[in-house]
Amino acid sequence: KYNIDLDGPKEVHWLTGNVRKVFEGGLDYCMKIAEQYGGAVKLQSLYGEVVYLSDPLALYHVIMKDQHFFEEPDVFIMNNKMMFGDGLIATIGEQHRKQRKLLNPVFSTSNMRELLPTLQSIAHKLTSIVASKLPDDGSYKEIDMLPLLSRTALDGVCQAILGYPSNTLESAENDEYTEALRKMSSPLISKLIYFRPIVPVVMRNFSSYWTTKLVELVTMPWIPTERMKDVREMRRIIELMDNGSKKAFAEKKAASETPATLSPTAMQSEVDGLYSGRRKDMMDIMLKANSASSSSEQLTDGELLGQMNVMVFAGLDTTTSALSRCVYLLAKNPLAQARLRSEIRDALKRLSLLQDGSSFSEHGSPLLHLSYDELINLPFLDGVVRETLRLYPSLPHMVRNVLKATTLPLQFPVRSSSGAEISSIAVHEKSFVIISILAANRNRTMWGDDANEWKPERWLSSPEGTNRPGTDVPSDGAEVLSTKLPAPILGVKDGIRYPGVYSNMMTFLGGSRSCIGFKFAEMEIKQIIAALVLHLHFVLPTDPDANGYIKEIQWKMKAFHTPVVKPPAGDGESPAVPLNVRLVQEEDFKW
Ligand code: HEM
Repeated sequence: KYNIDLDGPKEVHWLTGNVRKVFEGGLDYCMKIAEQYGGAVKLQSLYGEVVYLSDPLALYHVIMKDQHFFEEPDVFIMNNKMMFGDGLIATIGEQHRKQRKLLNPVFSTSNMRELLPTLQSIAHKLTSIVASKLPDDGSYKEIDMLPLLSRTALDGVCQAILGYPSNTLESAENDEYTEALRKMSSPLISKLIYFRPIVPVVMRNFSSYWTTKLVELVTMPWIPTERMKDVREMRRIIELMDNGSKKAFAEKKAASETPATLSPTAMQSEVDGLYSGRRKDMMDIMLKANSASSSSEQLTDGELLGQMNVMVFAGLDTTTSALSRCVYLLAKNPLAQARLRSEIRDALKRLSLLQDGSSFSEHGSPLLHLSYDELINLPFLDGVVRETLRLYPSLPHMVRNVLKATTLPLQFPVRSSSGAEISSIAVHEKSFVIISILAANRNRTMWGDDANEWKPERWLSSPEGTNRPGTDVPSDGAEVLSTKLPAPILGVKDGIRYPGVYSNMMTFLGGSRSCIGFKFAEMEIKQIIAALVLHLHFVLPTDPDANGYIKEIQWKMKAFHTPVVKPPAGDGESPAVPLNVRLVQEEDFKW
């Protein structure tokens, strides 16, 4: 038994153990565990033993080879089912496999190409909105980028995935459906932590009629506590989301069954592509794929509806987090920002999309005309995005329940508390493992001694093509560990790599439950960052406030990363990314 005892025995609470600190102690605590004790660390929790895992071979077994022994916790699946219906994050086993089989091709590169124009116009809208707030004389203005980026991500999922005409970037008030989608966020869900374990018990033991009755009873306004207020709010949001999704789905389905006749003007606009009112979205592609499948492979309307809710939820906070971290890091690293800007401008010139200057023309930004392949293959932009996603994965941890006792082999041996070196670790039935995406992505043995530093250029130095897009392994993952790769590919050590779908890192996980939207996320982040950086210059706040304090952004990591302004300039609680922004000048291209 190799229990950890990081800061003395008092760290291990007699009842709750020390696992809570993983979710509350922040990034440094998690890295300290992994760096001090290695890729498999036993922790204690209220539910018994939990193994904190970042070893590549052990993770390969958990998410691929022995994945049938390691399932999403029941609490996660059942709560998702209650909130979103039968979408991907609420199903397991055969139902999940069937859904992935239909949906994997929907997220193909060729479909991404079709969705890019929608993201291009959203990126353009965001840039125009920020630019319109800035002084004409080229001076800086402080802007909190977080709400803008969050609205951008919401418009991205609503318009490109659901085909729903949200316009949260421009309108001051959202309609009910969009507002419900925005509020169905991870912070609200984490407020309900004490209720979550009850959900599987109720759902398994009561019919849906009695479950509804029970929910009605416990969410009655006569229970006045603060916690019940959160439950009532969640119920209200679920109902709004459900009604909105059903309506949007019914309209989509009707439209897909009756092909619309386009007027000559609308047809011209379809041809023009970029400004067409009716672009293709992921739901169109999904519905088409479903009706083209054999009846045994088809998903029910309930399952398709569930996918709508799940895609928004899974794609919203994750993308907002990645976008805001990227903009913050570029503001903090002016040379990287200038290098990125100059790469984008050079590419636009090379492709004859830009004659001179970099500002908007009345036809919009030249970036509206960059193709998917040109965007995805910009090397430094690729480095900036990969490096940000490596160092700051939006979801730092995932939990799995051990369904059957087994032994996990380790690539890198660890020491037991008796001091003996061990190269495998037994996990017990009904225990849990925590997949540390964070520690895996920062493992010095795999990524080098500078693994904890943000260095976009590290992605440029590998042999030509080896770290480029397209070399990402397919989401259903072949035997990645047995595919020996030549050194020095980033994230590969002695032919061993992490079993992730994206550049040997674990940010989007790997195996059959890997992130299905990773290509969409990559495209969206690249398009938005490129548009912002080409036209706007960002720096960290420098001016003292009325009390003489300069704002300093601090990233808190619990289950997610949250940027706040550190006291005394801020309250240290409210999410914000205040940056000084101005229109780009010629000197901002020099690096
Ligand atoms: C930077 C952005 C993103 C990150 C870091 C991310 C990360 C992840 C991770 C780690 C998982 C595994 C979750 C688990 O095992 O429980 C996951 C699953 C998933 N992601 Fe993403 N994601 C991102 C963006 C998106 C987007 C934009 C979409 C939708 C278009 C999406 C859709 C999904 C879905 C549906 C699943 C569940 C897959 C399944 O269980 O089969 N994600 N994501």
